Amino acid sequence: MATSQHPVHVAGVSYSYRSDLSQRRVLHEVSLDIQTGEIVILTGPSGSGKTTLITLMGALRACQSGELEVLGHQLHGAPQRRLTEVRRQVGYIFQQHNLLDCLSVAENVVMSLQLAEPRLSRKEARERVARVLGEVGLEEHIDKSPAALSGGQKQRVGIARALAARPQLILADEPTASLDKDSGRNVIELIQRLCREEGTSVVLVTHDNRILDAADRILHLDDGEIQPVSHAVASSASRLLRLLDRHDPAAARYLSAFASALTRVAMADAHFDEVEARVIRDILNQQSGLAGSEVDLVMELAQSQVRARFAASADGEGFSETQCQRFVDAMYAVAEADGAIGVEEEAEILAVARELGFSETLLAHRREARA
Ligand SMILES: Nc1ncnc2c1ncn2[C@@H]1O[C@H](COP(=O)(O)OP(=O)(O)OP(=O)(O)O)[C@@H](O)[C@H]1O
Repeated sequence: MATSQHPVHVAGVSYSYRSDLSQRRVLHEVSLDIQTGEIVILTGPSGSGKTTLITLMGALRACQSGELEVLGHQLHGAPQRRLTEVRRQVGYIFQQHNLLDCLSVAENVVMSLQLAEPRLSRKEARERVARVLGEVGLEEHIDKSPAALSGGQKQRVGIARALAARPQLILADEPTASLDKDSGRNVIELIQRLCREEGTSVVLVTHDNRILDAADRILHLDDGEIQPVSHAVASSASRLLRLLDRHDPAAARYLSAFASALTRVAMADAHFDEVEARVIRDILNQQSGLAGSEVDLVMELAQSQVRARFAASADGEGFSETQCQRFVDAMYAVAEADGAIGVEEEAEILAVARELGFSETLLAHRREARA
């Protein structure tokens, strides 16, 4: 029996692909809830299990263990009839559009709408489809064959098809993968706008970092397990910085030095807010000779330094006791890496710890613990 209030409730779900000779577990005890109207982006390296998870949610494969409730239906152990019912209620957007070129754009969408809502009359279906194709900006292409459309337009047909039955849940697998930057952006903004209007929940799998900001929440899957989003961001940022360092070390040095110089000046008056950041960005754009994306990188690097230095005062919360201990212990370990902790090193550790707002008692304890 379904008990969750959420459109999608996943608790302790594992999944293995089995063959006669072997069994391979690709999802490990995954748990998550998707809220009504929420747009969740699922990221993760290739082979981490994203498609497996999303196809489980879409009742396209059978749940083997754990709890999986979708739109009020428990899918673990569900009979075929219930799986079919859930499939009718979910809107799917896939990278391959699977449109039939022998039918017109409108007929492609009508066909899937009638599968989802068999009782709808042909006239009603055509009217609804014309409306939704208008919403995705394809009113002029309704009678064309999909073969005559661009990749972005085909993807719009795919979105119209997924939205026509007004599903409460949309599952999208790499919807922007085959699109150029602008078309990808348009497609994601379209999904975002239409789903906001209808209160539809969306789970969207992507490798496309350019669309991550469309998400209310980002979930990162690594080796079949949900990881904190900081793993995803950190691994992608460090990969990019390493790449820059390898391919253009001079640019990497120049941009890092710029960021460090900026941070020092910005912090000199112990104040760095949004307005100041905007002014600095404008100055960099006008005077630094850096390209727009390089300015973005310098600002990001500088702001992350500033955020770290003002961490304790920024939101009044600071760090947990355990985090403070780990910081201090790590700093001592680094100082000790060359054999002994020098006076300057210890002074720097204390200065950083105080800037970060760590208590004197904690510092004294850590020093004692090391002695
Ligand atoms: N039908 C299948 N039979 C056996 N193994 C499979 C099958 N489908 C996927 N796998 C394996 O399961 C693992 C997870 O695959 P999945 O497609 O879910 O990953 P993904 O994160 O979506 O990858 P990508 O980003 O490359 O699409 C991979 O190692 C894949 O090789």
